[in-house]
Amino acid sequence: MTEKVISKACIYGAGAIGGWIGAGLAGAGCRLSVVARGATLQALQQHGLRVQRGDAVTATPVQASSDPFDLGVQDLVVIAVKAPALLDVARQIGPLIGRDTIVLTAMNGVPWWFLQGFGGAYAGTRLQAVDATGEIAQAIPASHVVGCVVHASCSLNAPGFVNHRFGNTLIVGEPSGAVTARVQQLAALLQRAGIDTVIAEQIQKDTWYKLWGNMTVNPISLLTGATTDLIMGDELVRNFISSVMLEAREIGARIGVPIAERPEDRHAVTMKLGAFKTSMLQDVEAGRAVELDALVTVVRELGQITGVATPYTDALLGLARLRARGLGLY
Ligand SMILES: NC(=O)C1=CN([C@@H]2O[C@H](COP(=O)(O)OP(=O)(O)OC[C@H]3O[C@@H](n4cnc5c(N)ncnc54)[C@H](OP(=O)(O)O)[C@@H]3O)[C@@H](O)[C@H]2O)C=CC1
Ligand SMILES: CC(C)(CO)C(=O)C(=O)O
Repeated sequence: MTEKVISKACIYGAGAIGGWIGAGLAGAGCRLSVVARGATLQALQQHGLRVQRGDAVTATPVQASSDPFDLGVQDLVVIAVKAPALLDVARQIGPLIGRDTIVLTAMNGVPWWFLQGFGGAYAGTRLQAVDATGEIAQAIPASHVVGCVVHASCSLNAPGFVNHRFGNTLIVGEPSGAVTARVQQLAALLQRAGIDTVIAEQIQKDTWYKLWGNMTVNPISLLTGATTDLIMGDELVRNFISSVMLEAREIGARIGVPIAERPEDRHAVTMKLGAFKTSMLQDVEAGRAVELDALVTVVRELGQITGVATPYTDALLGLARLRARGLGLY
């Protein structure tokens, strides 16, 4: 296994997570480039990619462009945009992808490739909620994808200036679950980048488990403006969350991502966050489109595909999308 296999890396979406991963990759010796636009592009060209960890700030010079043609074929492309931006990315990403390019999807929610080569009887099913026309799957074939679950909390001090707050783990894995040479090389690279990296036994399981925790609190925070402590602290809301989670747990069991825990076990993890503003609440406050389809609409769709009734999920989705539409964020 040679290290130079992954030497040219590009971040598509140099926000909080993309910036954090990108700075690590540059530190590990990758030739780093970034597709960015507007204020982020300007900041990257002027100051490099800046990352704050505690009191320490690093600045990494990067090649940044709004046009992927300027950057050319990459060994690794990390997609770290919010889900509603993915279709635009798919339409632009072509010049970065060559025959052997790995595409790492560092995003929350159910990805478009979730059932590609996985899911038993449902394997290969396209999920309309996250790839309505199939354009994303066509532009980024599943054969290039290595999936990823992010366990870290990062925010932006300013465009191109990341604040890495806590958590330092990426779970990565081939959609097929195979431990290939490329996923081992990628994990080794990320480890050298200073990120605790775990190769998943089946990345869809980790994706579903994370979703199980955030598909409820995120839209409820959108509806109520409440932080996680208040959401989990209200017994009636907590019971409602448990009902949604039981639906999702049943769907998971049918597609091959079973969860052994009870909702109460997962609540205990969320409650440890304290008075935390979910990412969706942060998006609302910043006026950014919300990741409702990748977190909730897709669960309703998976319920329909697998024959699981989802009345609680539907109620949550209906209310949340009404609110998000009213705000112009969906
Ligand atoms: N932040 C966190 O702690 C965590 C985030 N996640 C997930 O990671 C993913 C990324 O989140 P996060 O980093 O917080 O998001 P950010 O909003 O901080 O970053 C997204 C970046 O993508 C850029 N972008 C969007 N569309 C394009 C485009 N067409 N061309 C170029 N750049 C584009 C945005 O630029 P612009 O500003 O110009 O729109 C922005 O810089 C999400 O799925 C999120 O849920 C998961 C765990 C933790
Ligand atoms: C709420 C939290 C931290 C975990 O459930 C989350 O995943 C999010 O903010 O998107």
